[in-house]
Amino acid sequence: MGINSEMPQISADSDDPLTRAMAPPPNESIQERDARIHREREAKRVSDEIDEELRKGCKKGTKPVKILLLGQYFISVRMKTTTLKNFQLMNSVTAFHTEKPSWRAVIQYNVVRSVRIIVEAMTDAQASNHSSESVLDYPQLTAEHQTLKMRLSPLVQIEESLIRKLTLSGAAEYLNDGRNYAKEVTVNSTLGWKNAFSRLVRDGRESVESDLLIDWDDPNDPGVVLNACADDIKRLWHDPVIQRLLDVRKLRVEEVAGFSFLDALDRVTSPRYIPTDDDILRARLKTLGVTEYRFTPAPGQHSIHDFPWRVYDVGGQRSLHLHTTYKCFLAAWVPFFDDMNAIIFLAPISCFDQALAEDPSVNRLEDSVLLWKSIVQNPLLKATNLVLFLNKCDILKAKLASGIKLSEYIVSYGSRPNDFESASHYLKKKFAGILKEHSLEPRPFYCHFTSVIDTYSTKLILINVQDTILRANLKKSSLMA
Ligand SMILES: Nc1nc2c(ncn2[C@@H]2O[C@H](COP(=O)(O)OP(=O)(O)OP(=O)(O)O)[C@@H](O)[C@H]2O)c(=O)[nH]1
Ligand SMILES: [Mg+2]
Repeated sequence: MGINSEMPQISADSDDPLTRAMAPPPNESIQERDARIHREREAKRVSDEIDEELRKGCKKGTKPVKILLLGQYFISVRMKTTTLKNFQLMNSVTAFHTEKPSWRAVIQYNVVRSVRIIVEAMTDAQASNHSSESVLDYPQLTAEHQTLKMRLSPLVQIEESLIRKLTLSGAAEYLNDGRNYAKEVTVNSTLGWKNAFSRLVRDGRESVESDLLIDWDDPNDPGVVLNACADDIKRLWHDPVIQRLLDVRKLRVEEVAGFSFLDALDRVTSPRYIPTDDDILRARLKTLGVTEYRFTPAPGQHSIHDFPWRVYDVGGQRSLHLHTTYKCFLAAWVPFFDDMNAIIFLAPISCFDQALAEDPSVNRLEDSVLLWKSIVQNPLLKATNLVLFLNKCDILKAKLASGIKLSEYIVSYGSRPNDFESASHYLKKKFAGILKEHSLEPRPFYCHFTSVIDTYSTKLILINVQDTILRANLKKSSLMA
């Protein structure tokens, strides 16, 4: 199997850990040496056979390799669609780029929704400033804040018009679970919501410059109002009193995905803004139902090509109630997915200090561990390869660096150092232990530390995952017998 040209190359230097790991053990006896050489030859033979099979590529009737993306299903923990986008970016870059106008609209929606959330928090703070019974310690807002709030009111209409467009074809719905700030559009992933935002995609053209797909002269384009309000949004977002208010309300970037765009307002509200790949990965649009993505990697794209793949993203469940245990949930879903070659299980390890918004008594990380255990011990999935992504490492690093202590939330962490290396190692061992203890059949533990919003590192990991799954699959189909 060839090494991808973008992979960092490891030098053959004796200080290099890989070279050291590959070196024969010191004081090896002749019998040990012969046994080692035999093992190495056998491993190479199997590897060459797999390579040969891969070279032959997709023969007629080759069964597709199927991957299911799985993660928690409550509103507050997410990552699946972002992982799917990484697969698309890696394998169908042209089609991915023709969707830019749709993602531009989603990012605009993320920005106006974020402003609405801040404005609603301001309204609550003002009410509490005038009440003696307030539970939260809100900061005092001034007349200037009131003026800013009024100046931003046109954004309410922009949010409504974006929601109308998204929901027009019945491809989306507006969910409200009772908490006002959680109001969020949800698209049905099987329907074409993307068509509502592009002039030419509907004509069936496959590869068109994103610039041509956007109607820059449309006076109703949300970009016009956003550009006019940009300075006021910036003043609001950078105001220390407002930041304190968001702290009091525990509204953080993790809770409101659109907040990350408020740090890039100059760019995302500029008159001819076109999203970058990173913007698209950060764009948040809740999905319901199952999205299937089919691809066959082209030669030269990366080392594995010509095999048909299917990746499935199962969106959040509207009807899932908190008392629904993962056992019941899996009992309903697993029969649809028992023919998957692999499950990529996404666990957000940055969530150790957060509770589920839907049930403040449940720790988010603990919830993820419980779902992992249910998957691991499910008899219908006992032969499925499980690939664990310990995700949101970027947020975990930032949290630990800011002094938030893992041991305060996970008591068993004890007095270990509060740094990323120790924390990630500890959590990996926890998940590995569950696999070992609860798997009905012995299975290899495939695990990666990820930040799926980082396109470059995620691409390298997905290449590795595709390679691992394909090899495991070929081995299983007794190709090597
Ligand atoms: N900082 C950071 N943000 C992430 C990471 N992974 C996902 N996100 C963000 O989390 C938000 C939600 O992710 P999605 O992939 O839409 O979640 P989902 O699992 O599809 O959620 P549902 O559709 O509700 O089932 C997006 O705005 C992502 O950009 C990560 O590793 N780091
Ligand atoms: Mg989704």
